[in-house]
Amino acid sequence: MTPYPIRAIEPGEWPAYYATVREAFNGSEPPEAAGHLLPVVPFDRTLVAFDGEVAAGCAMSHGFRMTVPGDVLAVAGVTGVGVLPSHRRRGVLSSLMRRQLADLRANGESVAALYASEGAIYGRYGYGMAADGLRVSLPGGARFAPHAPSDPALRIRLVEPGAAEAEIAAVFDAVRLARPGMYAWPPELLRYLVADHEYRRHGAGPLRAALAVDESGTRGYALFRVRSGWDDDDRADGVLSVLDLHGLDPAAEAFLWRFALDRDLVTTVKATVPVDSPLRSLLADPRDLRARFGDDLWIRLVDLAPALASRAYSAPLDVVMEVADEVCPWNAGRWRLTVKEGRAACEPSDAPADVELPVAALGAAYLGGRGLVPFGAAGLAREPRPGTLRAMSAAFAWDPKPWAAHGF
Ligand SMILES: CC(=O)SCCNC(=O)CCNC(=O)[C@H](O)C(C)(C)COP(=O)(O)OP(=O)(O)OC[C@H]1O[C@@H](n2cnc3c(N)ncnc32)[C@H](O)[C@@H]1OP(=O)(O)O
Repeated sequence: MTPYPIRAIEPGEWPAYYATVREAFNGSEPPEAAGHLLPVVPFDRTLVAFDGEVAAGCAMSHGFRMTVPGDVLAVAGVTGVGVLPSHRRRGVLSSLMRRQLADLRANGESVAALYASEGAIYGRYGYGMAADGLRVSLPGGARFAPHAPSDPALRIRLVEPGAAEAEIAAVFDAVRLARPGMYAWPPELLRYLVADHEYRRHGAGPLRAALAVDESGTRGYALFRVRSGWDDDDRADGVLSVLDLHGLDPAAEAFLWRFALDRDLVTTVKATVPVDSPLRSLLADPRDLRARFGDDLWIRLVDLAPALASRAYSAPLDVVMEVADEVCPWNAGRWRLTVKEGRAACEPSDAPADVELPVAALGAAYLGGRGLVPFGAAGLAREPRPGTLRAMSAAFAWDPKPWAAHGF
């Protein structure tokens, strides 16, 4: 463990925090970028390991309201993690993670979530890969199937993203409640997103916003960038990247995808969508959609019993689990999870275990997007009572599939 003392920072120490994370990420943001982030920093939830005056390593978490199957829960959104290259591989991150998990538990937060910079980092701390994002690429102009919904009342209104905060927030707030993994955007986070600072464009054009409207008001929005380009034969070769696209109803969502696909001088449309996105069903030729999996949202059950009792399940269940958890020993041991008449309970148990599994497997299954059977097939979970993993998979499964829509 690191010998460095760990504490929260005061607002005046934010430049030191930011400088450490910028260095860790090999960032090239200008100095004023630290100030842009200031309004979104939850100072009482920051943790910095100080080597003397030097911020050797940092982590923080937002206090989010996140949709979980059947409910909305207080979830810690872990972010801003970095260790100075001069202090790496001395256990600084491990100390920060252990301290953060203990703090969250003391604060009554039973679930933590994060987007990982690298897939190999967080499994060791009990996080499980809970929500996939599909990185999709489509040819510009890709046609829709004849049955795709259309509504002649809809039209597109192009707006400055910063001028559409209210409309964007209203649509996002309505759709987030339906899908596990989506979390309420604090207004300052949305403001930071739409501020569209030059250094966040990474070579693409400015952030653009399109609203799908009819006389009733706004029924959806798309936030996107276009990287214009031309190939060696002077043909347009632009790439349109969708950052966010949500419709309040299927016709509005289809209308916004149609708008993105029909942009002139664009040959490729890119987006990250949930695995059950309607986009594939909308296409006349589903092979137009090329996709690869991304490990978007990692979930950690900080306090296993209240976390498991706080979500809804798709089938009745009565299992005794032997849970392994070295990082949060209060979770380790035998628990009986029951789901009866739609009510879940999780209590300590002395009965023989039906299943033995690591806490990360429960995190991976928590949002309903990943079954537990593959953990058995991989030899990472055992079932002394055969069939338990299958029964758990059926109970944990949820539709729609989890997705956070936006990293944090
Ligand atoms: C939610 C987020 O914010 S994600 C952002 C994470 N930050 C970054 O990617 C920025 C660049 N990287 C860094 O700042 C650092 O390398 C960190 C934060 C990833 C790791 O910090 P360190 O203090 O070096 O990690 P620490 O020494 O505690 O390592 C603990 C263990 O994790 C392993 N580990 C650390 N980083 C990595 C990695 N990137 N890939 C694989 N394993 C890793 C170590 O080898 C060690 O393993 P061991 O216990 O078997 O010996």
